[in-house]
Amino acid sequence: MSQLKLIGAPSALLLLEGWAAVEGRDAIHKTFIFKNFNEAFGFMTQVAMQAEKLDHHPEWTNVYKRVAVTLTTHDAKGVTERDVALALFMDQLA
Ligand SMILES: C[C@H](O)[C@H](O)[C@H]1CNC2=NC(N)=NC(=O)C2=N1
Repeated sequence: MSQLKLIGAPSALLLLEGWAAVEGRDAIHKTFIFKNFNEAFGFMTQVAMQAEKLDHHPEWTNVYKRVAVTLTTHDAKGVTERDVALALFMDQLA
């Protein structure tokens, strides 16, 4: 897949709302809070299917209605347009 050019968290954040840089590594982070576990898990299920399609996967944790997401591109050792694409997909869905 293309989009492997390293753009870095600061540039990515200019294109996104509600995301923040992760300290100590080139990655971006956002916590999504839903109405309940069912909505949180539904979100994760749809993102998981898109992640497979894009072959680009989030680092995330879920506790009840909260989904904490970190995005970075392991193959590029930092934030690329793939992370922006997945972040925008998540924002559109949430
Ligand atoms: C072999 C496979 O295409 C790679 O390991 C993909 C899978 N998913 C991935 N996800 C993320 N976040 N970064 C990657 O570099 C990555 N690489």
